[in-house]
Amino acid sequence: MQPIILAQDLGKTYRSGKLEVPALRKVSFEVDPGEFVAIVGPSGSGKSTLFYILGGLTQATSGSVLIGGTDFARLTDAERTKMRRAKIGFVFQRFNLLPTLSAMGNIEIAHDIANLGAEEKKPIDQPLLEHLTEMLGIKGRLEHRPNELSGGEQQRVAIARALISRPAIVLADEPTGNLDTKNSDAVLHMLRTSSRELNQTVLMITHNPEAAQIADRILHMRDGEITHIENGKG
Ligand SMILES: Nc1ncnc2c1ncn2[C@@H]1O[C@H](COP(=O)(O)OP(=O)(O)OP(=O)(O)O)[C@@H](O)[C@H]1O
Repeated sequence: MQPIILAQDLGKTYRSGKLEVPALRKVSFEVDPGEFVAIVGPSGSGKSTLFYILGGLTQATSGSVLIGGTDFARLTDAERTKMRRAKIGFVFQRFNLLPTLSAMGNIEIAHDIANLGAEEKKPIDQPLLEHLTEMLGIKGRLEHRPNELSGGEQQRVAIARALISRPAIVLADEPTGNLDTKNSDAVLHMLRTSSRELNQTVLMITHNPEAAQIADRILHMRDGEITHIENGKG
């Protein structure tokens, strides 16, 4: 099977003036399609930096990463933006829904953005929408605006928004960071299910070692390096 992510010797050094901060050093790993991978490590270990690179939001200083066979670093800025929109779904700790749009409006606009620049705009995959809203338990909430939804519901809308265009990978940065235990368990379960049932590749940063155990594999980072890779219980 061809890996969906192939990272080789990734390095990133931030430079501000004369100061150099090495954030990633020779990070190499592979992720198979449909895998659920958790990334854990102390603050400052390079987790977010790795996500920015995988998401095409910043460039590595050295090494390479292929997402579905494409090297972001070899693209022009415009091509990279197009790739990011089409191939990457983001889920953040702060749900980042647009407050003036309903839940459905948020899902639709994400789909439209993912299609920007595509030669042929694809309509929303209705069976997938049905499946996702059913699985996420938000079917009856689609006309509500974010401020009329609980935190857990907002995060479930954010997951639907990330998954609707079938991105190559979903990058979830502390997706349960703002949720209580019950909602946090539900969100983890849904990410797990989307990997298992929809063959969706998911990478999740978490500070919670128990949450990480739900993944297939856990990448442990420290000082910009992967120190070891553990099998999860997922
Ligand atoms: N824009 C930047 N300019 C300079 N240094 C940066 C920048 N962003 C991150 N760093 C540094 O790079 C290192 C890795 O940071 P990063 O945010 O990737 O860690 P992290 O593991 O995600 O941390 P946290 O868990 O606190 O979010 C840290 O030393 C950080 O201070």
